[in-house]
This record gives sequence, C-alpha cells and structure tokens, in this order.
Amino acid sequence: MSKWIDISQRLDNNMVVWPGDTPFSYKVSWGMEESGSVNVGEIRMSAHTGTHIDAPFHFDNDGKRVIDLDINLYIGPATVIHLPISRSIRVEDFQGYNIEGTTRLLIYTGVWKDRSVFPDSIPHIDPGVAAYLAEQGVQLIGLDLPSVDPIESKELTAHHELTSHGLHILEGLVLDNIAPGAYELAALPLPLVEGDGSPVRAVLRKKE
Ligand SMILES: N[C@@H](CC(=O)c1ccccc1NC=O)C(=O)O
Ligand SMILES: [Zn+2]
Ligand SMILES: [Zn+2]
Repeated sequence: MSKWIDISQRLDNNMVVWPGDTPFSYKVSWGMEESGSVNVGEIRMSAHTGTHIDAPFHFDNDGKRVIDLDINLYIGPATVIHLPISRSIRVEDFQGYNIEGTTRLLIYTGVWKDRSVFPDSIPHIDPGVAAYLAEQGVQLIGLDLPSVDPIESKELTAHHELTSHGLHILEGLVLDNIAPGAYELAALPLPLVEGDGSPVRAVLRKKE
C-alpha cells in the first residue's frame, strides 16, 4: 500500500487568508501553569481558511450547511489532472483527459506559487464547465486555488453553477508534487451544524 500524502495547507498564525477575513490564530489560552495540568488551545479562524470545503450556505441563504453534506463525497477514488494555465478553465481544457466516471476531480493549476501572498488574480471556472463535468459524473471538484470564481467576483457564478449541477467544492489544495493520475482522496469536513464551510485535512494515496 502506498502512503497517504498530505495535500493540505498548514495552519499557522502567519498564513494568508482571504483579504479582509478573520486571520488564523492558535494560542494556548489556558496554560500548564494556570490549569495545573494541561495546555488548552484556542483556535480562531474563518471557515474559508487554507484547504477547505464550501457549503452552499456560503453563497445562498437557503443553501445546505456543512452538516447536511454527504460525507461519502469527500472520501474515495479521485483523479488528478494538470491544467497549468492562468486564464479561465474552460470545457475545451478537459478534452484529451478521460474523466468519464470520475466522481472526484482534482485540478492542479500551479498558479498560486508564493503561498505567503494571497493571489490577486486566479483562473476561475468558466460557465459551462459545471454542466460538462456533471455529465461526466463528477460530484466533487477540488483546486489548488482559494476560489472557483475570480477573487473580485460578487456574483460567484461558478460557485452557484457547480452547486446547481450537484458538484461539491474543495479549495486551497496543495498539489505541487502530485503527478496526474488515479488516487484515493480523504478530505472530510468537520461536523459543523451551521457551517458555511469547513477546514479539511486533505490527503491522497496513489492507487496501486
Ligand atoms: N468564495 C471564497 C471566499 C470568499 O468569497 C470570501 C471569504 C471571506 C471573506 C470574504 C469573501 N468574499 C467576499 O466577497 C471561498 O469560497 O472560499
Ligand atoms: Zn471557501
Ligand atoms: Zn469557494
């Protein structure tokens, strides 16, 4: 059996987050000295920090919360493809890949090179891609980018289109050292009852 590979961003107090969003912070709020026995940490973060999933409630007041999402989509066979492009991701870009029957599709763009700076422009998912991928059987799309829409977008067209075609969104992956191919994925959200998103520990294992 090959080993599990971590494809998650590390969570530390210096990491970059969406412009204007809650900075990530971990601190020991109840230390050994005070408690007499243990260190107890406190985490403060946005649900859209680092490697995370979106729940439809993020962009739709009537949308599903994290607890309502089917956990089966976040574990299982996944295909990694490389689309090293800085323009938008279009239906044509998937020609030449056999993704038919792929439930979980992870896309490496390699565009977000310097992780110490939040990108001011990213390739977004073009209209039409959601319908095409849904037709191929894709139910989860993951990218090495902080969003599937342009950073400045307020309409979040791709988020809405993907969701209306039954595709679940996984963002902020680290796919730098991952060759294209067939893998197993695990990227489970936390059981956040009201969550609009959730951090995940995303891992991949090469299929034998
Ligand atoms: N759509 C992005 C997050 C996002 O749009 C956002 C995150 C935190 C604070 C503001 C945001 N968007 C504001 O227009 C995401 O899916 O993670
Ligand atoms: Zn998000
Ligand atoms: Zn998103």
